[in-house]
Amino acid sequence: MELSVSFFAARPHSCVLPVVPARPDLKLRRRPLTLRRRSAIRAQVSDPSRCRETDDDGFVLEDVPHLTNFIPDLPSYPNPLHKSQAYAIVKQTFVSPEDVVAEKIVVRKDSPRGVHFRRAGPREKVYFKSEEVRACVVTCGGLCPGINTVIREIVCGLNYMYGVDDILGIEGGYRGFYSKNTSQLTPKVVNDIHKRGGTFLRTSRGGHDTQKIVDNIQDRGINQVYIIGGDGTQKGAALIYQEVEKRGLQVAVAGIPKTIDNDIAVIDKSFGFDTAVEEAQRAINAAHVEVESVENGVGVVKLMGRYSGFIAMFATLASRDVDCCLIPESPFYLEGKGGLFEFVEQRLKENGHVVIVLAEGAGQEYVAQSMHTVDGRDASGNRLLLDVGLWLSQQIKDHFTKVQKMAINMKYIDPTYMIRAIPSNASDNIYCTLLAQSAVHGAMAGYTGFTVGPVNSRHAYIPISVSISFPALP
Ligand SMILES: Nc1ncnc2c1ncn2[C@@H]1O[C@H](COP(=O)(O)OP(=O)(O)O)[C@@H](O)[C@H]1O
Ligand SMILES: O=P(O)(O)OC[C@H]1O[C@](O)(COP(=O)(O)O)[C@@H](O)[C@@H]1O
Ligand SMILES: [Mg+2]
Repeated sequence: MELSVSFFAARPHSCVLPVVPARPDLKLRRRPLTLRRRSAIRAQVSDPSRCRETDDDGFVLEDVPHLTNFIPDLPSYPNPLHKSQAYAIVKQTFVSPEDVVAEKIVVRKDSPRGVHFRRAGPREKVYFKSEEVRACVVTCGGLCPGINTVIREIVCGLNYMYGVDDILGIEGGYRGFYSKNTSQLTPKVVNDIHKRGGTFLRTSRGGHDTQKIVDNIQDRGINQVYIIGGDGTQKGAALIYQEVEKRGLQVAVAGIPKTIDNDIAVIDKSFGFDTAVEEAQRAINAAHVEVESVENGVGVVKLMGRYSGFIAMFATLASRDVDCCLIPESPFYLEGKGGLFEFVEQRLKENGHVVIVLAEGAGQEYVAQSMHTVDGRDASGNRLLLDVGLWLSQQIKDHFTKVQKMAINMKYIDPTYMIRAIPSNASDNIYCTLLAQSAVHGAMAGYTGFTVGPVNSRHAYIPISVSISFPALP
């Protein structure tokens, strides 16, 4: 998902601080193209999970690794979907190996054709016999609506489409590989889990130990690993894939990107994001109702987004009740001309109330300064954020009572965990199902070291290393 707005007004007549959450990472990967057509090269970029082919018309294929890259004699088999009744009526069941998805759909007539990814979906040939598959599913990192749907559909997809019945649930994130027992997942066990929030398999931060995890994969005879998680999880998945390749194991590693923050590169958006934006409306609406019912009402709503303001900005755009949106990508200041205090005062004079939405990662430097706190980290190494919502509410209150001598009615709402903990809505359920099925088709077809996701609305296989190329986090 790319935001191209450089300045936006949340509702008519309101001045909103600039918003420039560009994703510059996408631009860096194109190189000058001098190769002749038909002399496509397979280039290994910095890490082995990344192979690109380049043609002289500027066609670039960001390919995903295949098990046959390091196990050349691996036998293949006809896809069992050949015999599936459900697919019998479909004109074209299988995706052609030539099908690719363009990263950019808006291009100039004479510009190079640009970066492409393999189209996701079932292939004619598979590289696993169904009865020999032993798959596992793990969920890591923070919660997000839809995780249970993805788990359910991996299990049901493997079972119903490919006849796989040996699927293990890894409990409690990466550390579950080596410190917990596994559970057996069947369509019956996961039948109803999509109706619940959270993760049926439980999750954790920290605890990624590549050697121990791959030892465990090997010891348990697992040959397909489905890893549901955010940017940190996918970095861990890339290391697992590399180790599997180093050991020459026939193990397909598939990542399914999960993050409510939407900070995964290339894909249109992450699952659960729509649900989160929808749920955020309820908090914004409550703030609006509260502040318009009192004199000089100031509503502050804090939404999730560690380093990206996607939820805050989309909830703002959808709501139309928000006067100002603050996000980490765009610095703001409080005092003086053009500052937030001046803007709040102006809106109170004009309209009698004001609603501010802010992403939790915004203004962290100010909060740290005023609280004199040390930099804390969670078990995964993510910076622990300070409560910018509480801090901002206090700053506004102090400014108006002490400096402006003006009484205001402050209503601060922090719905963050409530938003993250709900089940996914209808459109996210469909999206999660497609992601899970794409991952299953990819792993059965022998692809590995890949993540799945929609690129310009078409599901594609993306090298894990590319999906984690979102700008480095502080
Ligand atoms: N750079 C990394 N290399 C290997 N594993 C990582 C890395 N960053 C995070 N992880 C692991 O991924 C898991 C989830 O990471 P975290 O950042 O908490 O959540 P998310 O994946 O949602 O971003 C944790 O178990 C953590 O140890
Ligand atoms: O669950 P925790 O450890 O309190 O972490 C909260 C953080 O998790 C998130 O919801 C999502 O982060 P991840 O996707 O990286 O797991 C952030 O928006 C938020 O800052
Ligand atoms: Mg993360």
